[in-house]
Amino acid sequence: LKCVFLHPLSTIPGPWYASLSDWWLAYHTFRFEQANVVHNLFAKFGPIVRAGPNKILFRDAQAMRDVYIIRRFEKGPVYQSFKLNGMDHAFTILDNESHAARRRASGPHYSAANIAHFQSQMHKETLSLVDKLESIAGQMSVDCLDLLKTYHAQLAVLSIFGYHLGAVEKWSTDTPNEFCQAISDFPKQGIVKRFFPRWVWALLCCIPNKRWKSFTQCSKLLTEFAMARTLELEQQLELGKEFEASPPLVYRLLQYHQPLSHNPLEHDVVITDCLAHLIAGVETTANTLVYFLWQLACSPQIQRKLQLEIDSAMLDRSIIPKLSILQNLPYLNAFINEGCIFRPPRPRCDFRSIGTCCPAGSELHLAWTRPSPPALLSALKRGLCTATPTCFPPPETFDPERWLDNSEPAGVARATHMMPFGIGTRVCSGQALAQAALLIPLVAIVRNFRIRAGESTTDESMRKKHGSVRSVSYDFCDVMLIK
Ligand code: HEM
Repeated sequence: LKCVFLHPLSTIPGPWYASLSDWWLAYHTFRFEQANVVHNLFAKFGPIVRAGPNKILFRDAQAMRDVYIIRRFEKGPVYQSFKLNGMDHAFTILDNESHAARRRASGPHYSAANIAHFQSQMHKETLSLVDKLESIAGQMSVDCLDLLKTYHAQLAVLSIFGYHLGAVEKWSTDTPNEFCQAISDFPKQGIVKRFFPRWVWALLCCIPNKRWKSFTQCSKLLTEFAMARTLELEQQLELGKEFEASPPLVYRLLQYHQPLSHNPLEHDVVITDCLAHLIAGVETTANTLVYFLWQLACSPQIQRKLQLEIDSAMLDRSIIPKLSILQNLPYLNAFINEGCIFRPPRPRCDFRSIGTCCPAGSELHLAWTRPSPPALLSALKRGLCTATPTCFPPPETFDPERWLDNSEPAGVARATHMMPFGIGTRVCSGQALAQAALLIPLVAIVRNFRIRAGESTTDESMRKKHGSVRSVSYDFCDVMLIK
């Protein structure tokens, strides 16, 4: 009764059962449907909802800026569940000061200048992908989800470890790829493992099933790979190796923490950071690009318009224009913006802890009673456009054209809703790499092929899932590419 009626947050609307326990939201998170369920709550209760005894969710672009940029509340404890091998990395560190120190080491790797250096390698990988696709174009449909996870894993491993996985090659010969599977499994394994005492988990690991074995072994596989690469690059650092273009992330981190011999613990820090970037960077980017391709397959008119723009910027179909050119193609960027707002690649709640400090309330329009209890606040990116239909008329139609009009006030207001990579100091560190890894393959595919939906892919199979682990994730997406 106290939780429902007498709690200081009880004036905030929401389902009564949510005020009793966090299990309700945890249950939906576990079923990969957190964002959808919360989206429905907004429809029922309005833009601010109490979704747990101390959890407040809101959907308002202005309030998001307030919470994530201006007040810079620290991350909520739920982030600790994403630790890797029990160790913190930039994503899981809660307090802002330690986070800033940790992020300083990897920051330069993702600067625009460094990504510009890395783009020639991305072009090479992408053109080799196009070659593979050409050999099957028009003959069979392709599960572009499987393909792009493989392609983005290859790019990420190249950028982080300077190592060529040969994963797309394997994909083209239908060879199973344990490494790419392990990238998908690692964060899920971390979550499943937490539900069991150690000895139970050790027993579960003995279950003689091939798929289960590879699931339980994924952290070992990735950690051993990261350790081997770290030691190799450490030797190269000692020999003073110079990199022609952009050194891999692991090399930069080793340089940053030098001399490592004084602090062997730093090895673990370097390995954990590299693994965190690998896991953060692959599925998010692949799923986003899959959605773009699906959207093009479903909208021939949009595809045609995009193709015309790309054809005129990429006269030779095997020479991908520089990022600086792609970033200025109006329709291409309008399409990407619309894709990111219509189906945010990472729609889940990003909880921030307000501790015992009490926000002024007016900006968030919270019915707040002082003194406030410690509470967790989160915005939801899913459905932001439905919350502000004046900026996105009509919000339920996928319409890149609206981004071509930047005039005040709607154009400017629209831009403030664009936050697929988060906002504030905890914004995605790999944002510049992710943007390049979306633009380059998208342009190369659209320039070289016409995209049609495969027979087995339907709206239902592309039904949005909210990854309780990281991002939106689809089951598969078959498309037919035609030369
Ligand atoms: C389309 C692709 C991507 C999307 C939509 C995305 C989205 C996000 C978002 C929204 C956050 C903030 C999460 C929060 O506040 O809880 C984040 C954090 C992060 N992302 Fe990404 N990301 C993408 C790709 C990448 C790539 C390619 C990398 C690196 C290779 C990366 C590395 C990270 C890291 C390390 C963090 C933690 C940052 C910190 O707290 O300092 N992401 N990402």
